[in-house]
Amino acid sequence: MASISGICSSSPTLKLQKQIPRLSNPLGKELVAFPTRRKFPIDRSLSLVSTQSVAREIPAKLATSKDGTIVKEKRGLEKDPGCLWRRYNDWLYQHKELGLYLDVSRVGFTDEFVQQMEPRFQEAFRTMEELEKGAIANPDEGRMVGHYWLRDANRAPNPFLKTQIENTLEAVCKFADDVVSGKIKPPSSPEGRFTQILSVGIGGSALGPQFVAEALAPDNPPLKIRFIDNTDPAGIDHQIAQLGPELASTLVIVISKSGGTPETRNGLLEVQKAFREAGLNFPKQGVAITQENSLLDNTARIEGWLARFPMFDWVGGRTSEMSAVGLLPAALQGIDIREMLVGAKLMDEANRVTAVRNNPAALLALCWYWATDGIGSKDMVILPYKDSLLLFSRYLQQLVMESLGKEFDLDGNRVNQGISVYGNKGSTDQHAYIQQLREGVHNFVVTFIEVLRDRPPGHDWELEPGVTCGDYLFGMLQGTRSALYANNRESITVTVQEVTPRSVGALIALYERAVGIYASLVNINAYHQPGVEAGKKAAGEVLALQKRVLAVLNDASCKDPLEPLTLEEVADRCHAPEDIEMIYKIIVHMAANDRALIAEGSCGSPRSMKIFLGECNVDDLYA
Ligand SMILES: O=P(O)(O)OC[C@H]1O[C@H](O)[C@H](O)[C@@H](O)[C@@H]1O
Repeated sequence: MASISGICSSSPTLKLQKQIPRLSNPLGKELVAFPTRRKFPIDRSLSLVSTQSVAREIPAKLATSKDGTIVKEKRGLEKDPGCLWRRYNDWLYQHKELGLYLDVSRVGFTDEFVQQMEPRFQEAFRTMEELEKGAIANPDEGRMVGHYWLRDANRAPNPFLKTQIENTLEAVCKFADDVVSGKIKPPSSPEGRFTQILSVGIGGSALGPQFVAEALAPDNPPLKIRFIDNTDPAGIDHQIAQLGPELASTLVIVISKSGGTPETRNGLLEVQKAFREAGLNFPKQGVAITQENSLLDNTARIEGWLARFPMFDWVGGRTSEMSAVGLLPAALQGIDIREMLVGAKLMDEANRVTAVRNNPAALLALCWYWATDGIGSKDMVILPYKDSLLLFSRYLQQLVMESLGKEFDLDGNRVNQGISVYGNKGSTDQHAYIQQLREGVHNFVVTFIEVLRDRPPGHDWELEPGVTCGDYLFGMLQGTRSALYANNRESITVTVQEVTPRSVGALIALYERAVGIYASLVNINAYHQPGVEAGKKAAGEVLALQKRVLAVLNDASCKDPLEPLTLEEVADRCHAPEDIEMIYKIIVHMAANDRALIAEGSCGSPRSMKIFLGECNVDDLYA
């Protein structure tokens, strides 16, 4: 590999943004300290990586800005075209069978950095190998991590799991075929077959299916999918209203690994109410995808729903797209799910190579570590230049941030790890925030997702001599990549030939593995989500307080004469004076929905308020 420390030409110096703690040494060389881990002997000679070889031998020097803050002048990245072309060739990764390329040449990691990281990568590869053999890779929950087995059942650690995976896939394919063919049909529908899918689920039980539907659903799918992925009553009403009479030919797929997520449960209850009001028999149109014997599974079994498919405790929500969670909705839309599995399997095989430069997931993890200093100091901007990949960044937000965003590492050190992810699609985003990326705060690294095929063969035309619409998209991507790099903004480019089930499966597998490898590099558990439980618990406490408020207001409202209460009186009667602000917010929300009446004062001056209840009565509270 040609070292980029080779001096090619001088380059302009640039002020270093304050965001990365950088150390200087007596020689004035700007150094970057990467967090070292106790697991490795701290070799001081290596733990500080000189960035000289990235830019130039010109020593960085201390500078003071107008306000006196110390900033370090940082040389730019390698800019000589000849050097860059050599670097591009040296580091280009190609997966021939997938037609996938990975270009990391516009990320300025140094030879020294790659060498320094080698032991950590070798350990990460060993950890990943143990994970795939069935180790308890999620120690906080005492679970195996088995999403890779979903696309290669032979890798499952025992025959029972292998059989479960194979049987589930067969059941998904058969059910989808029977629904699409009309063999399984709704009890009362003019079409005589299912025409719509209403998916009810949230987080990993929605984001994968949403990404894949946007990416791969044909223009006229056998069943068209829509999602209820929240507990917003207006959003639920909108989806049901859009279905209209087609509710009668809608297959409702309720997805929840735990089987008890409140938003999903609320969505189910709302949909079942709509079915009752339409005189439809929900169980004949309901499918559950959940862990066996969960609340949802037992409900579906007892009520006799049309079908139930298992989720496994060794598959996390954010890595469940290759389980029934993703495969059933995709198959019902006519998407070739076996091709998705093949793409993921081929990518998994590529990611088992233990040479960093020949392992695409390791290359991504290397870039992430370099660009974010191993502490998430920069955001990950995901920019697919393809409309159908619009939801890839939302999908990666959960996969990356729920995996890496952790307070403690595996040794119990408080690290507050993570990498923030955002982005939509190019070139659209060039008309929104690329201005800031090009010139503003330098707190990101971009990943371009390039799709080479613009249109199916024979469908393209030149909208001006020699130029097609897709040429513009191509030009916008390449132009943005160059413009960002010219201003020392680093980027990664992942290239696929076209958006197909195979390439989508490969992209999903690429990022699942990169997240797992990166988590090893920063010594965290990528497979649990303790922070989410805190939010759920707090939400439960708000609802419990609301019930007490309603009871207090109901008592006061039933008195003769009516007794409007101040906020303080409500808080005292709830025995929660310290929660007066939350009580105020609860009442404001109730008043906005005609469930509490402001007798005196206004919400803008809380202390002036006197409140009593709307029509609701205490019996409803405890119904
Ligand atoms: O699939 P469920 O059990 O309903 O969970 C849905 C989501 O809930 C939480 O937010 C978890 O952090 C996610 O990982 C999960 O995907």
